Amino acid sequence: MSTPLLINASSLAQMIDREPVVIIDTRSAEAFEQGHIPGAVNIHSIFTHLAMSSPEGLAELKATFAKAFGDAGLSGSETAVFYEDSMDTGFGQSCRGYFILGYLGYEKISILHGGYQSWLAGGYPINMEPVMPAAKSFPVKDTGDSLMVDQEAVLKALGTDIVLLDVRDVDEWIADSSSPYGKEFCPRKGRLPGAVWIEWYRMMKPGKVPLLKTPDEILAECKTVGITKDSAVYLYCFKGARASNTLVALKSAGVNNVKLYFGSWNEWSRNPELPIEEGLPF
Ligand SMILES: O=S(=O)([O-])[S-]
Repeated sequence: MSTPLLINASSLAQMIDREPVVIIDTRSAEAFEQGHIPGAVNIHSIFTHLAMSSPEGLAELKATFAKAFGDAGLSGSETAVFYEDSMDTGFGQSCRGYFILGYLGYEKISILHGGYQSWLAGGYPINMEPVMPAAKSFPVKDTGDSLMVDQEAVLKALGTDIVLLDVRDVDEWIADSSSPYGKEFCPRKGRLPGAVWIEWYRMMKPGKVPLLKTPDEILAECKTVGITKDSAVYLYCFKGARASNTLVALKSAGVNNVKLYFGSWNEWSRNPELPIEEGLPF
């Protein structure tokens, strides 16, 4: 049976009793210490690690996370389940975990839909115990390499039928801010030439426990910028977290030809030779 992309809290509770699972909490260490899903391992660097898409940058990304995931107890036979606080408060960090692990060629990966808030809302137990997993040897494969696009691939995609989808917050899209870390964090503000925009929040329904929209609702959002199930899409944000959230949303809706420019604006904006669109997009 293939591993579901998204699972709810009740399915996760049953899965824990039934099969080997490594639950990975992507929140901050402080949040983790205040309470977490029993047995979960905390890897917040899934969210904070900044990666360049040069061969050296990608090799470093692979080595860093092969170690982190091996230390967390992943050997290939366990299902990895990522969670963040809620789908729209952690900048897509659980989805970034899904993307990085998939990039390393791991196959059995799910995301807790609704995150920690859905676990709490379901009344499931939490604890505050530190977790000491037995380290395993993590199997890196190259089968996930095709999920990633680098700077060269994005450059080649400019002006083609490949849709460059920017999912950053509106202040970044309109070139008022260069990043979520501060307006001047990156040297340039703007957009990839020809990019279209769906702010990442639009893929979710607000509520007590925000969830991704239904596949038809997501396809309706996609239609507003010309994306269909057949489109080839390259996603970007600032460093690949929000774009991972949108990647998961698009995959859940059957838009499967989707790749992620993981270096994103943090990389692109630092090379003055790369073209950008500046100013307001209207
Ligand atoms: O979501 S992000 O990676 O751009 S900070």
